[in-house]
Amino acid sequence: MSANPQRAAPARILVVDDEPDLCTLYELTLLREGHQVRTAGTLAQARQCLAEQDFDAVITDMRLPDGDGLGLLRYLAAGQRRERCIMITAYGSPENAVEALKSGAFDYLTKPVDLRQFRAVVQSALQAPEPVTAPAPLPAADTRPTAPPPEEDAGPGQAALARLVGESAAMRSVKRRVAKVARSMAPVLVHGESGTGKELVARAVHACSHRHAGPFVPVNCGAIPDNLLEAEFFGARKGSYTGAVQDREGFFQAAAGGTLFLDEIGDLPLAMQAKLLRAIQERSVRPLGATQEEPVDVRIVSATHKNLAAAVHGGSFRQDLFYRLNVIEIAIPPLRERREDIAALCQVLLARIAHESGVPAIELAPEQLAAIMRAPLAGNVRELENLLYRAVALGGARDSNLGDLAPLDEMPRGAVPSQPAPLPAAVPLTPAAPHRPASAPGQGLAAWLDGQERQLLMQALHESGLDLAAAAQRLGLAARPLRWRLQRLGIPWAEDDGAPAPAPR
Ligand SMILES: Nc1ncnc2c1ncn2[C@@H]1O[C@H](COP(=O)(O)OP(=O)(O)OP(=O)(O)O)[C@@H](O)[C@H]1O
Repeated sequence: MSANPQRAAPARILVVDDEPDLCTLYELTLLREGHQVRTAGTLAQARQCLAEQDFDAVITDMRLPDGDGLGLLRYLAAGQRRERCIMITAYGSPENAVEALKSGAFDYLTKPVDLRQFRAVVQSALQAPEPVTAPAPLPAADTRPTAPPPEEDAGPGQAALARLVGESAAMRSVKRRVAKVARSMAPVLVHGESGTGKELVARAVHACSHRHAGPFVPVNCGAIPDNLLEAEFFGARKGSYTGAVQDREGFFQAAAGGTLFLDEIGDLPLAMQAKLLRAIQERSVRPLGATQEEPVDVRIVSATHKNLAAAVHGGSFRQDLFYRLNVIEIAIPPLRERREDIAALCQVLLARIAHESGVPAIELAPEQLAAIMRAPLAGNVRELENLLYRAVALGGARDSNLGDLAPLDEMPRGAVPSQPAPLPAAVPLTPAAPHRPASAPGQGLAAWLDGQERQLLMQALHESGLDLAAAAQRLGLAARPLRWRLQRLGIPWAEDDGAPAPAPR
């Protein structure tokens, strides 16, 4: 293996272990990689080394004669040191690994240490970039304007944080947490009601992390049939099931070097939970039909709108998996608890909608914003987004006026149907996308408005003999915005040549 190709200078690494043989093994492995290594046999010696010089990484055993590795983590944190720490824990002690990650370790390794994994984890720690700076807490009376629009020049992490619109204390705290937890390999569980922006937060964790150049693979755990779960997650060998005509990779392989985002993790059946736990613990998976396990290198971020602790209590979610996934929790508060973010969200969402729909820039009149502020918005940012789409679609988008927002105030809330109108049967269907942001039942106004738009679109399509261009003309739209609206509503549309429409995201 070539020595440390990612770095110009050799890295300085401190190895802390009281077993001389292991210390030598780690030292030789690192020297062979081209690094500079110092060793220490006790916590006191480690502190002495750290007092004498800076290191790029510290690799420490959990159990030391005069303390434990957690003490070293605390020492590094108290000194605001930049060294990334890798903890080596005893086999069969998941609580030590979780404790180390919670206490700020970059990653952990389990004894007996696999040297290939050892090298990979060290290299990953050495590649980790300098932390992304998150917004500082605002004083209570500060009413500074919201963050500027994302600029990719600022780096992917800053850009992803800027995409998380909202300067309320709650959102600023979410963004700070994202920037902080992104720095390690610790599994993150994002918790929040539907439509609060869990996927956006997961993407920001990935973008702020040292793995940002790797893939981000989102998976909706609730949308995959039970019998396909194992092949979808771990891959499958040719012939392992009917229709497996060639080897195919699973989500774990697709996310190698990046982040696997397990959305709606609470919907994963118990049998699959056990397999996922094993994959996380062993850091390897066995594709369906394969005889050998293969190592995987992914960071897991999961999300749920459910109370997983209650699901554990009720027996529908494994406690050990919950423990493994919930090392770091990021809770996103519902929009009703941060209404001060609504104006900025409207501004950004309307700009996005105008751009995507090809209409001129749109501004909200003060009374329209006031009407939105009064809405319950139980479906959170997604409901707000749908509401603005409806307003643009049904209102006077062309003259930059959202006149049709008025019914928002007039509509009797209890009378709002929660389910969109059903799809007519004659639509040409393509297979359902595995992960699409369709409006969930029970989202009130937004779902009702979705239903209205769906009916209008379907009616135009039927009256035009399912000719997309003719339907678009009927609706006063170009074909592209119509196709896009069909996607947004999750209405699958097969083009004439049979090519499925791209999966809506
Ligand atoms: N803070 C925010 N700033 C800008 N857009 C946001 C924000 N929060 C959510 N959104 C937008 O709202 C929509 C829903 O967000 P997202 O899909 O991340 O929510 P979610 O919590 O994962 O939803 P679900 O639980 O239904 O999967 C997306 O279009 C997203 O871009």
